Amino acid sequence: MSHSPAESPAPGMSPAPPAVTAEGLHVTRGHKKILRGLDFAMEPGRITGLLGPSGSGKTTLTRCIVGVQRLTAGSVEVLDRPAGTPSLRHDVGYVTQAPSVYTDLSVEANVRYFGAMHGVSAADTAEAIAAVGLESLARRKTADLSGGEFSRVSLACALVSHPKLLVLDEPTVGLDPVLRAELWERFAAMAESGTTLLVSSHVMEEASHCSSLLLLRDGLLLAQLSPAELGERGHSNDLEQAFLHIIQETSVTSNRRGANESQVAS
Ligand SMILES: Nc1ncnc2c1ncn2[C@@H]1O[C@H](COP(=O)(O)OP(=O)(O)OP(=O)(O)O)[C@@H](O)[C@H]1O
Repeated sequence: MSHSPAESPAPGMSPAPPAVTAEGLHVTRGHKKILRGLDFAMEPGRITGLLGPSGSGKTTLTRCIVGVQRLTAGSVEVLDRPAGTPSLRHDVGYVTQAPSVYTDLSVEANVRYFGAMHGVSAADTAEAIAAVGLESLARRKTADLSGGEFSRVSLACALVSHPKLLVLDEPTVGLDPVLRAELWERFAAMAESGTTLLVSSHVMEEASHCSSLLLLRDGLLLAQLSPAELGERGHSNDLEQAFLHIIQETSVTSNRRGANESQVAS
């Protein structure tokens, strides 16, 4: 099944509404301010990369989008409804960092089980297993799979319901370069057929596969830009270097602002 792909609107037509919109999003857990006033919109039918160092708030933001995180302030709209609205359950797929599948069941039984919650057919189950390249292992118990195979079962369980929005938290961690490349090809094909994807990663080289990037640091959104814009703004074709440059640039700006504020205060 495919959704309508995101295309440029015909002349006179208004552009498609964003798949996800966050406004003034704050999240505090315990005494820690984890997300600090995020504003952004995600274009439908595109891959948005969520990039930032460990601890920057990526998982917390993905949790807000799938509707399992209490917001301290602000709002998150997903497919025109507040995040977490029950009717979004069939439209949003979420793959967490730790694969959540039943280890005593086969690959096929796991995917069939998750598919049954959405009323999908046996053909959909087979298609999702094929999409992650596990056809030859469909009858194997997931406990007997390698780490990379195991995490692909989790992905198949999310794909089986053909979600309109797929949120993937660090899906390529622990995968070898060949598998990683295959997965990015799969994500691109899904976006081409209209699925909106949010893929979090702390590997900057993966940024080049995305249409748009959300750069997060210490719970702040440093920028939302394309990979080409990141290279330009960060003065490097190496996206990791470019990101580091933007981090340094924003640290200098906020230090200057802090110094000016303390001068005014004194
Ligand atoms: N329940 C909690 N109480 C207090 N702090 C928390 C809680 N959960 C997460 N944090 C902190 O919030 C920050 C952001 O965590 P989060 O898991 O969102 O980051 P991340 O960017 O996904 O990190 P990683 O790449 O390492 O998975 C971290 O400093 C983390 O220690």
